[in-house]
Amino acid sequence: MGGVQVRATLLQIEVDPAETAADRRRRAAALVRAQAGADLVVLPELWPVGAFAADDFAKEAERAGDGPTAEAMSAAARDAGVWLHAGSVVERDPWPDGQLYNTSLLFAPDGALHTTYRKIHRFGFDRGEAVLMAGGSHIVTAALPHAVLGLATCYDLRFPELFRGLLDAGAGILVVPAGWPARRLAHWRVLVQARAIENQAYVLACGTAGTHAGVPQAGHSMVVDPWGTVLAEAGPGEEVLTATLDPDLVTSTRSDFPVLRDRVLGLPPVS
Ligand SMILES: NC(=O)CCC(=O)C(=O)O
Repeated sequence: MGGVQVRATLLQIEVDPAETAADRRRRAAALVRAQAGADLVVLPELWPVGAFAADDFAKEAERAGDGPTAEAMSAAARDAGVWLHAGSVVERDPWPDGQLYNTSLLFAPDGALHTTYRKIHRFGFDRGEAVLMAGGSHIVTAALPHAVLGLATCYDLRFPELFRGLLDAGAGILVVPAGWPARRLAHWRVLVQARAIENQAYVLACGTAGTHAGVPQAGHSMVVDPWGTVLAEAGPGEEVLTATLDPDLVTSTRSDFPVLRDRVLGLPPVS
């Protein structure tokens, strides 16, 4: 990254079933290339296929390391010279007969795959992702030059204990790709802000626009600072959202208003 400040860009891409995944990959790669000069670029959850397009998950499954999305995003990150959180893909592992996972991909500015995160909490209760995919079992952080990223995906937002795990692992910027439905926009806005306030961390929450599998998407990607202030918020349509982050604000917020010091852990239950 270039300096003390982190120039972040969220690509709130439209997921339209009339566009093929291959065409959307090309479009996303061009959008990433246009962000040269940013430090960190973020794409949403399952944007090649659509987070609710469960019937297409198996067909669009790919390898995390060298599938079509990884190859396109690696080249785009390298060409733009940015850290790229490329959102998530339907990963099949082992290839070609293994389980499906909802797996996020983080690329370094030289195009190398830096780390992956398999979504831990699967959405759908007894349907869709919850039955078609396996859940991840690891908390994942990534140390970038000026900040530690903590990775989570969409429905994970509802599980504050995961974010406490990311906090305890050193994260100061929480990155949350999503495919959040419009009908629960109110939950999204409150949860994104709450995760920032309670962990005194930046939250970069990048959703999709459009309607897929009949589910209108909320859009409203958000960048929230460690005090809970919304620095930037998208509308419902496709949009490029930018914000400048100051990693020192994480440290100063935590020392000036030291609530995290007052955590009380491991209380025994009353019997
Ligand atoms: N893709 C998702 O994880 C959707 C989550 C959601 O709709 C919700 O938590 O509400």
